[in-house]
Amino acid sequence: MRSLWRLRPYVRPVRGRVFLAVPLAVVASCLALLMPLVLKWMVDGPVSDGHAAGVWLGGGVLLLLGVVEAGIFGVRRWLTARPLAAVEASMRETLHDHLLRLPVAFHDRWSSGQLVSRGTADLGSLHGFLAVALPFLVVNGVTLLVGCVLLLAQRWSLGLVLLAPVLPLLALCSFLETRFALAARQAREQTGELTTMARESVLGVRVVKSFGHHRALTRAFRRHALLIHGTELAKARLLAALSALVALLPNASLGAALVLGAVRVADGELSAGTLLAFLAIALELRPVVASTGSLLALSSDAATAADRHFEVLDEPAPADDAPARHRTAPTAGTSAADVVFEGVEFRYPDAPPGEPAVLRGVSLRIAPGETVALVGATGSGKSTLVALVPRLHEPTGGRILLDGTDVTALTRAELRRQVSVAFEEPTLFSTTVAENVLLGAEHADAEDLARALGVAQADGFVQALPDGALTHVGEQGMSLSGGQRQRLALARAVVGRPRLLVLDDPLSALDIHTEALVEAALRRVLSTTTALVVAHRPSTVSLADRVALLSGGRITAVGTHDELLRTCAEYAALMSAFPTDGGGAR
Ligand SMILES: Nc1ncnc2c1ncn2[C@@H]1O[C@H](COP(=O)(O)OP(=O)(O)OP(=O)(O)O)[C@@H](O)[C@H]1O
Repeated sequence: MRSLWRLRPYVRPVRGRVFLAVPLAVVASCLALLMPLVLKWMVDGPVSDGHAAGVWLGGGVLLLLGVVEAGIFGVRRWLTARPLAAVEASMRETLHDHLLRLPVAFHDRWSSGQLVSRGTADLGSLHGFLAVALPFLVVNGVTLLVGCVLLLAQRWSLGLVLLAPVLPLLALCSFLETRFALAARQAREQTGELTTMARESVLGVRVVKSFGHHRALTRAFRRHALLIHGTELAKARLLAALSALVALLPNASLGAALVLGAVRVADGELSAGTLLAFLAIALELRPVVASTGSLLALSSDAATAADRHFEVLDEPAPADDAPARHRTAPTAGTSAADVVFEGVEFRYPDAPPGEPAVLRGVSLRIAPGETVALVGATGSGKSTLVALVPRLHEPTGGRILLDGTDVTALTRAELRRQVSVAFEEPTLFSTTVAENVLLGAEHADAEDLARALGVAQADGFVQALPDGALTHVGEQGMSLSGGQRQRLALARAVVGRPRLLVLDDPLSALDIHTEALVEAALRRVLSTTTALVVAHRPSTVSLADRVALLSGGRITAVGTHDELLRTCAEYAALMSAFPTDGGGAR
């Protein structure tokens, strides 16, 4: 209930229409309760007196009441449909925006399926709650109250017999609701896991097919689907028990009240019209009571969805644009940056206790305009170190200075204008080549795009695409080769003329010929900017002025490629795996 109560800010902008719709629905529902009273008037009046005109009049009133009731329900739906769709859209937008602002560490921890299901099925359930469950719980509540008053007004003793099961019914419903809420939560978590499995299967379809892994995946998927099936059955059983109770107890009390009423009519203590009205009101209330059970189940489901929604929204996102304490960094493109790593330490939040930190005091200075290659054994922490520069993770010790300013003191927007990154795994979005590249710079134009594509040696293949740079690259850029994707990611990194370029093994997917062309173009870019380049191969190292060796969480050697080859056995061993290309460091 607390989580559902927290939906208020989303509903506030449309509360006028929503609040108007509820009393309208109450009026419509109460109009239906008037019908038995008209019936009573007809039976005790025109029918028993044999007045045909009165019967026709009564029939006309009944018809009018029915039409007005239906009309009001139509207006209610029209009033709420659009604003509630807007509420769902705004919740989805808030969630999406928050997910993108949450730190990478959060996304490392959460599976994508759990997040996707929160943005889809959970929000659908919350929409259902706001559109149906919430208004009709109010409507049903008022209708039941009015109905009870009318029942008691017909004959209070019969009314009391009919209402006798209310308290035990409430207690049983509350007991079942608690169990239903647990099952609803479990079903949603399991659906989230199933979404992750489906997503992984679809995205990894090439691996699945080439390794003939589909049978094992299908089995795992079926097992999981059966798990959800079991949980849904448990939910259905609870709902069935709830529905049975809601049907059985009121029916039993209605039967008792009817027998009592019939005896009273036979004794002449009660008019037939009153008994008929009593029966009609009770029958009118029956679906209201029955639907209240389903509405409560819907609400319980929605409460679970709201819990899950706020679970993500409550994760603290770093403040986006806190005012900078210092603002010494010049604007992008004006000069190369001076970068200093000062005793930088980093431990992943989910690292097992006792395991040493990945980075344990990295100190390194990269002078303005200098290119430093970061070399180290696999798993030594190279990608981790370069991810700290654009603040994808925050150091757990030490600091990184950009022109003497701690990067944490710069606004993120400012930092992103100064620093550009190309990751080893090039991520492309399902949009055009141009949009993929230009997302690397806010104000870049067609000229910048052409220059960046040229630097990355991507202009040739981009021109050959059906619509050139306006060609859509498909989901994750899967319509392109690995090398093509990597070149577009490189173009994205250089398009904004960053003052610091961070390249995480940017040439790994290129053939030797393209690598040589990209290197030649990169050399021109690197001569005007500061760069930190993760390198595995001598050919990439050859782009750098100096090489830094990362080992045991620290920089253990710095020098030119040739110097380190002579003086550092670990470096020589790392490089010996590759044939020398005669490039050497510049
Ligand atoms: N999200 C994460 N959570 C926990 N540990 C991680 C995470 N990412 C990486 N690690 C661990 O941190 C260590 C360094 O990983 P990193 O990717 O930085 O190495 P690397 O030097 O770039 O490796 P490679 O050369 O193979 O790309 C590894 O032991 C890895 O298992």
